[in-house]
Amino acid sequence: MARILTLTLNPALDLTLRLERLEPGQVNRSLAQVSHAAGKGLNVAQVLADLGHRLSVAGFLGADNPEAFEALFARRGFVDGFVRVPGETRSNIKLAERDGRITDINGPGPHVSERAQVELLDRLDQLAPGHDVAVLAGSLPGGVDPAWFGELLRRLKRHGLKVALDSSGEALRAGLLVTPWLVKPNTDELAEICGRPLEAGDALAAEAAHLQALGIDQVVISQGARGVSWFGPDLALQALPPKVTVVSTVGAGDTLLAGMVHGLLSSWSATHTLRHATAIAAQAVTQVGFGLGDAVQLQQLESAVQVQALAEQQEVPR
Ligand SMILES: Nc1ncnc2c1ncn2[C@@H]1O[C@H](COP(=O)(O)OP(=O)(O)O)[C@@H](O)[C@H]1O
Ligand SMILES: O=P(O)(O)OC[C@H]1O[C@](O)(COP(=O)(O)O)[C@@H](O)[C@@H]1O
Repeated sequence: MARILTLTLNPALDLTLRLERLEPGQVNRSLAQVSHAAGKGLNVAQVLADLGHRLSVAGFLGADNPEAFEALFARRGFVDGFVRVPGETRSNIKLAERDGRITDINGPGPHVSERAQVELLDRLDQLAPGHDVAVLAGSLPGGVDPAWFGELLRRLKRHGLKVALDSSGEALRAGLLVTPWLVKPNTDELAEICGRPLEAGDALAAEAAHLQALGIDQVVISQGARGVSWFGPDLALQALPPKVTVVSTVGAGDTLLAGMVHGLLSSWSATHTLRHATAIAAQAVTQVGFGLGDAVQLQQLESAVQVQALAEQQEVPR
């Protein structure tokens, strides 16, 4: 069991509405709705807690609607390092149609003052020592500069934590410059950073080689139903998940990230790590929300994941 700190600078209340079919511009009636205290770092924390780790969670939380988050922290026994900021934590709307299509409408989040940012850094100086890994995941709220985000990663590294990063756009770009231990972009996020499409396998491998040349040990590239490419020191593997009935893909990336961190911290073999992480991510898409579900189903999914070696990585000219 490891001690893990996750940072969610821009958490969200995820409101998932299940619909037969979305008709834009019409009155739509939902079949069911469910609301979760969420955000990428908090989702990762919940899966890591399911996998047996001890969690601390931090970031910025709106002072006007903290109840669902505080209830989650109490229920899961998370150490709460969140700085409260004026305003409301955002709500992110997830429209889940019967055929598995998901439409996300993610809000901007409250504005975070410089003072609150200083407070979080001070708090992390107290909280971070003693943790093995920091997972930084999700977007930046208003007022938070990507350069500040880079400084945050640097500080966590200075405290001796391995840093795992899952973000997008400028925050991802700033984080990559600080060379985290592990990074988990999806193909679109990586393509945006490198400014070219990454459809072909050799383009992915070349981009991963570039990131590894910067000093990033573990590059995990998620590709939705097409699975995962994992480039580690001396390994390049591809996992293909089994076909599953998609209920909601929200949280699949967070679950995959948690699974990879868990396997690596547990010193499992590479194949076991990737197979298990891919299976729990596939299980996540079969439910609204996520988290480790039925053990028999998980075992079947794990047996059905196909893992194979990827062809030699290629150098990318820069
Ligand atoms: N339809 C699906 N069937 C099975 N597994 C899936 C499906 N969609 C996503 N996954 C799993 O979840 C992982 C993360 O999903 P992805 O959509 O790539 O991430 P993100 O949510 O970060 O964009 C994938 O790499 C895959 O292992
Ligand atoms: O911070 P962002 O990029 O807006 O993402 C937040 C959203 O991502 C999620 O964590 C889901 O992420 P994944 O589907 O990538 O696992 C939602 O719970 C949340 O609403």
